[in-house]
Amino acid sequence: MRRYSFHKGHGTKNDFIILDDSYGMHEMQREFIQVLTDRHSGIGADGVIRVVRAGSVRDWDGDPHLWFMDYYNADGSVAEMCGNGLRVFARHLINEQLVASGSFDVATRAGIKHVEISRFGLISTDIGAATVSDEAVTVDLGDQSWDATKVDVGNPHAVAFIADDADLDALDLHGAPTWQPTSAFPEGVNVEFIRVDAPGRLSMRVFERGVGETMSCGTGVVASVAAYRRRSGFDGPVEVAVPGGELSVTFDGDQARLTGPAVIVGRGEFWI
Ligand SMILES: N[C@@H](CCC[C@H](N)C(=O)O)C(=O)O
Repeated sequence: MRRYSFHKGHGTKNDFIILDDSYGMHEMQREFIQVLTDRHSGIGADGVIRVVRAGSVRDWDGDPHLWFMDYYNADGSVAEMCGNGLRVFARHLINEQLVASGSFDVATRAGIKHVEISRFGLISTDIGAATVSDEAVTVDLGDQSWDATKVDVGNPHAVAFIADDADLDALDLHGAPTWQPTSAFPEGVNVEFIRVDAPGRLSMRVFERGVGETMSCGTGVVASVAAYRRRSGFDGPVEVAVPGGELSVTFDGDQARLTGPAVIVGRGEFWI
């Protein structure tokens, strides 16, 4: 039996198990992550974040002293980026005094992201470029179908806009949406359903790759705002309501910044 200590945190109720592993000693096997994230027999979470020095990560050839956000979905798959996870990761580094100030860089599989403590204790993170594709894709859920916008935020997204007067809560996201053409997302995709409530105000639900429906998805929010800007021409800060709270997104050119809460709720030990 092995003992592990962990922290648990969330960003707009997208929740994560955090494992400290400065020197990269933990083996992050798929089954290990599935056991941890199981909401009935484990701790339960949408994902696991390993806190490791970048120099201990295979294939990282940048600054070895940066902290690396090593992110895994609940099913054990690796994801390139996680917007909510990045804020929670940053909150953990600050709480544990692993960084010297409230403004620092974090290494991720999608590159280096700058993080800052923002107003009212919120955390603001550079997400980088949100690349909107012109490729025609559709998303299907049950007997409904929508044209969707393909957006790359380091990880893949398909954003479907539902009618302005449609009931977002009525969508049944127990089952996974599908997409056409399947070749559009060979590695799978996160699917966002968006309703435009007012200029600069969106509501979103999401079905995450490797997880299922979650209460929030930071990169999904950024992808949705990028798709909204493309379709409406709106050019200002956008507030997005998700089931777990509120997030805001600003753009400087094609560079997105995501701001929202991040909370560490506890810590403990588990045995495997
Ligand atoms: N919840 C995250 C995204 C996590 C990764 C995603 N499921 C994927 O596989 O790309 C966020 O806040 O961005």
